Amino acid sequence: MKPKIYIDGQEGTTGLQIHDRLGERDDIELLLIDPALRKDIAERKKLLNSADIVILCLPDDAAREAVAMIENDSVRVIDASTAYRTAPGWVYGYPEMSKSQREKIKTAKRLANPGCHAVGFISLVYPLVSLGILPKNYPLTCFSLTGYSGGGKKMIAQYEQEKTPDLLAPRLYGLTLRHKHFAEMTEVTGLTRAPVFCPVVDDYYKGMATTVMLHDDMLCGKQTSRTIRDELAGYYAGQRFVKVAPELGSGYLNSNWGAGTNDLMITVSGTDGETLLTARFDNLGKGASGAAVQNLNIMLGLPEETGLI
Ligand SMILES: NC(=O)C1=CN([C@@H]2O[C@H](COP(=O)(O)OP(=O)(O)OC[C@H]3O[C@@H](n4cnc5c(N)ncnc54)[C@H](OP(=O)(O)O)[C@@H]3O)[C@@H](O)[C@H]2O)C=CC1
Ligand SMILES: CC(=O)N[C@@H](CCC(=O)OP(=O)(O)O)C(=O)O
Repeated sequence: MKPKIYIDGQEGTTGLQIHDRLGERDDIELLLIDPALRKDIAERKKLLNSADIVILCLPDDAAREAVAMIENDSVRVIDASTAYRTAPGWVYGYPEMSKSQREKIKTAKRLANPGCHAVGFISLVYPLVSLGILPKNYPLTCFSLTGYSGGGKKMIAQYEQEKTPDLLAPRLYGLTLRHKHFAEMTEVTGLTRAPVFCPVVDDYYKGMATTVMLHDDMLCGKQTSRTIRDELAGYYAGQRFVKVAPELGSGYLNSNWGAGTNDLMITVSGTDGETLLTARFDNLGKGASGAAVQNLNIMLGLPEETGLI
């Protein structure tokens, strides 16, 4: 029998993209809600309890409400929201992080799909901490560029319909320095000193570039941009979706690299004594829907690239 999958929030930006990625597949059965009833509690509850795996693509409160509606103990959950990313009992859905993380994802009953900025940050910082190169108390700073689709339907409408002059240039936000990804960025990497993080949204649809800058003499061992590049390349060797550029960065790094794919590209740049690390990927791909489909595949025991480009 084919596994039954239900997407709650199918009409949203993330939900639609997951639906597009799953809609053509004949190895799963998609349970579809009557569009007129998509916010009807009884109908949602019925579907949430009839699926093998439900994928929640909802605002945080609605995601919590959906989880509370699940009474069938065999239902497994992938949540795309921020609600459960650091919650006990939930597995963080970034398989490339470590071998043991991929194993945990295989059997997860409750899986939190990572936040988009957080994926970029964790892909750079987690390996360096785990390899003993980056001290856990390093005073990290990070900035992250994103297309406006990261803000969901509301922000897409703002950028595509309002077109006011302030929307035509990059905008810094999260100025309290407690962006909603701050908790997972700190906790998942095991940092003892929290990063200073500032996201920037700009007038293009999708794509991210998340950057961390390092002083090499504050790292463990004798490090240069080249040794850091080589260590990261070794860490991610053999991964289908996470890659490290073979050469040090030069020229320009465009933040819409890889748009439309589930790929994430790390570029290491630098000069004597200083290193710049940048992760580029699609906020709707590896930053949301692509990652959810990859996690779904792993949970179902399928090749993780099934249905993904
Ligand atoms: N966009 C992105 O790049 C990323 C988004 N996420 C997360 O994924 C989740 C979804 O985000 P996104 O797709 O961007 O958001 P959208 O606003 O585009 O979509 C959310 C959808 O949920 C629907 N919805 C809201 N409340 C309910 C409810 N009570 N019952 C049923 N449906 C409901 C909305 O309905 P309506 O259409 O009527 O508004 C909308 O269709 C969020 O938690 C977001 O933070 C995670 C990573 C990246
Ligand atoms: C441009 C923009 O507003 N982007 C969103 C990030 C989208 C996202 O990743 O949201 P989740 O935490 O729910 O996964 C933001 O920074 O809040």
